[in-house]
Amino acid sequence: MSSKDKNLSLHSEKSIQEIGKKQFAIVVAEWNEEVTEALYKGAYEKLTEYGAKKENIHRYDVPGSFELTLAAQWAAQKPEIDAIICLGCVIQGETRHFDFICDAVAQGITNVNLRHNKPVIFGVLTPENQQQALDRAGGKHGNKGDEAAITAIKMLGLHTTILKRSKTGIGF
Ligand SMILES: Nc1c(NC[C@H](O)[C@H](O)[C@H](O)CO)[nH]c(=O)[nH]c1=O
Ligand SMILES: CC(=O)[C@@H](O)COP(=O)(O)O
Repeated sequence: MSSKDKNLSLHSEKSIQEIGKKQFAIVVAEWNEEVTEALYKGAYEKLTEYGAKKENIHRYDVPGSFELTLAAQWAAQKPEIDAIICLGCVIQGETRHFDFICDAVAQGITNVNLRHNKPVIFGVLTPENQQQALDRAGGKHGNKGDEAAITAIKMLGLHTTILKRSKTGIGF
């Protein structure tokens, strides 16, 4: 299903739990700034809408999406950070550079999730052109930043549920 069939800003309430005490890092790529700033606005507003405190949302800027991974790792190493949201926009150009960046960032962010055992969200648009990016950064297909924030909230809720069940012995 593509974003044109499922609006990025629409979601269920499943796994959403209290996040008033949770701390979030949002790492934002400067490349395609008009798009990534819109993604950040969506993510920030969604986190605060669901109860995150403004003082618990920490923004870090990186030159491009390729650098999202290392900055996410630096943030994940901080014990007080509960979840990291990575926001970027990699627009296809004339060469295969697009493919290498997208693959590196997707794999890199996956690795940080697993290495640090905390949610590190892939909020990176990989469109063919600027219009596709704008459509997914608050346009007709919603906002990838909204989706990334909700995903972080849901994964924190799921982690809490799993930990509770393991303590109570209630089977999965
Ligand atoms: N072309 C895009 C880039 N390129 C820059 C890389 O992300 C990286 O900063 C550079 O290769 C140095 O390591 N980055 C984006 O985020 N979006 C693009 O469209
Ligand atoms: C994703 C990129 O780095 C790309 O936008 C750069 O464009 P090009 O492949 O034409 O050099």
